[in-house]
Amino acid sequence: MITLPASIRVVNKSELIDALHIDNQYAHATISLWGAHILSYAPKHDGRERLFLSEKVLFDGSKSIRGGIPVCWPWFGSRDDELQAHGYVRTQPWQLLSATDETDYTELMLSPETTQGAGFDGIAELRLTIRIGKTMHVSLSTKNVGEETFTYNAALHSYFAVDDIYHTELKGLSGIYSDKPLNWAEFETPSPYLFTSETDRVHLNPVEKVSINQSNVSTVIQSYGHDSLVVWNPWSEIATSMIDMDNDGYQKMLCVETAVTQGVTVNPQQTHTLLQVIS
Ligand SMILES: O=P(O)(O)OC[C@H]1O[C@@H](O)[C@H](O)[C@@H](O)[C@@H]1O
Repeated sequence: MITLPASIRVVNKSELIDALHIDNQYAHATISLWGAHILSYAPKHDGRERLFLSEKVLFDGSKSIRGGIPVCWPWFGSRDDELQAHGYVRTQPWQLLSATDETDYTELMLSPETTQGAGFDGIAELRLTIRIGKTMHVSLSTKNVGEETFTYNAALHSYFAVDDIYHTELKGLSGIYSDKPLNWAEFETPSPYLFTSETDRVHLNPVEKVSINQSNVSTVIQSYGHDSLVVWNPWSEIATSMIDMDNDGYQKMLCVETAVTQGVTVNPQQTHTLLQVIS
């Protein structure tokens, strides 16, 4: 591994693969090299953990980590029975390419073992750049290093921690969403946006700023390079059926995902970047 700066130490979150713990002037964060998966982020100015991690999370490599920020690429959602949902880079070891302490943040850059896989013909270079500071920047860039144009989908599938989903409001979304549980029927975004049952929606109006508001605190999510925002909570019945989620876990999380679901076309030598900023 490359030489690590003073703020980073290697920790063993599991026997499978190492994780990196960042402790700098501004924040604590933990990133697993399995999927370049951010497990935790808490800025020091308020000490509040922004991300949810399931109490029954599996670190055995049998599946993607439940919670944190899964990196979905080169497709979003299910393709067919043969191909795993949300693509294949979230279940791969990633390599740390660089890590530096800068004035306002610690920056890490990671790349997956391979970008090639069944279901995607493009020749791509994929980089996840993470800046841990007073805010967290998570940037996924896809460069076409082949000779043919390709189209891909992706998401930064962030699980945000909430105290109580029954007292949580999502602000900032508007326009039409497409509802997965109702066979992708389209509806107008509710206002106020509250949670009382399974929620699995692709919002097609790609606003830049939304916030998760609870009684006294709010988590702000800014998105760039996306065409949709996906809002997901499995609710009770689905949570109970998941092997890596405790039955009440759904009460403590809300996924707000900066996503490309409609396909972005990348020409040779071009780069497309998906960015989520959390504060
Ligand atoms: O269990 P997975 O593969 O991590 O997916 C979790 C959820 O991810 C969301 O993005 C999808 O909209 C849901 O339909 C899906 O259930």
